[in-house]
Amino acid sequence: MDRNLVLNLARVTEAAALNGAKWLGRGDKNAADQAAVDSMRKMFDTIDISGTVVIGEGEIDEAPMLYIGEKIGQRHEDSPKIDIAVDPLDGTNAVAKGGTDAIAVLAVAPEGHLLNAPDMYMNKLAVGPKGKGVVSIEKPIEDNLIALSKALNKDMSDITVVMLDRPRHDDYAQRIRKMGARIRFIQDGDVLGAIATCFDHVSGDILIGSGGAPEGVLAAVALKCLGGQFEGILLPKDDEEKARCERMGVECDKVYTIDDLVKGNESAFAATGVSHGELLDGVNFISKNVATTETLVLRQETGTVRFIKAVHHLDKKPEYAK
Ligand SMILES: O=P(O)(O)OC[C@H]1O[C@](O)(COP(=O)(O)O)[C@@H](O)[C@@H]1O
Repeated sequence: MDRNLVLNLARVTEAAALNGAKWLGRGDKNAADQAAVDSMRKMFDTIDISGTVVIGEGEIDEAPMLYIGEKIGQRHEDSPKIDIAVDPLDGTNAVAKGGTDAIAVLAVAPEGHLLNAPDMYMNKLAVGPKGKGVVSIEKPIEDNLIALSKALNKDMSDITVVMLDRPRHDDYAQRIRKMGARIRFIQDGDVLGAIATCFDHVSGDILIGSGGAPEGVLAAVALKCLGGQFEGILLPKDDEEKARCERMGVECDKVYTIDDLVKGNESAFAATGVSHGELLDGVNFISKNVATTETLVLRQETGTVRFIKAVHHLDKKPEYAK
């Protein structure tokens, strides 16, 4: 994966964040999503790649842009062939309601290296590098918490589980409380929730629970770049979703390890904060034509972790970046 291409990814998520953020708290999640999608799509076409969207806004008949299978980028004869996973706005509800931790996010890998995850729920487990190898999605949460507290050298009462705040996680919540561990409930955005396990200054030692499978692949790329562990099991809710798994060539009961979700060692990841979060600042509109962003860029091959703070002069942006 070309190192300059990886830096260019920041431009794509920045553009999506800048435009998505205009909709903060305005109660219109579709408009927020659309703004982020349009900007991401336009910016991709300025980049020298022969890209295929493998995780995107839906099937071709559901989404006019960034649909699964869409070919994007400049697509010269010698442009690198890469697979792209996007979520132009992870946290559409959060943006609409003026909430925190929404991001514009994408991941890339050489052609054929990202799992084509269908849009359904996935049961997930993520831990950072220090907890890698001691937990398993197949083990009871109690065993995982004991193993993690040993590996991290933390008292159980200091272990923090990150989980989407959903009624379907009530059983987990009860069991975690019984063990004496803490829970950080997130309203949305389990890509950031998984990434939190890799940064000491953000609260969260393990992410568990179910969320979107596409977001699972995005999180897996980030965790692979950061040296963490991620596992996922697809959760089709009915026969229709089971049939979709079959059509897409993915298995329902299989534990997908990080290496199944992201093959090889050449993936990369970028996320720009849309609304304020613990890890990334949101877009801050400073004055009529000036806004700031913060972007996390990860490159698996070197393990480099970049936080890019940018000041944007919106009146000087070329057409493709507006
Ligand atoms: O809200 P649900 O149905 O529990 O789904 C959880 C999923 O939704 C999100 O919170 C937000 O996703 P979108 O904003 O892209 O729709 C994901 O991060 C998460 O994986």
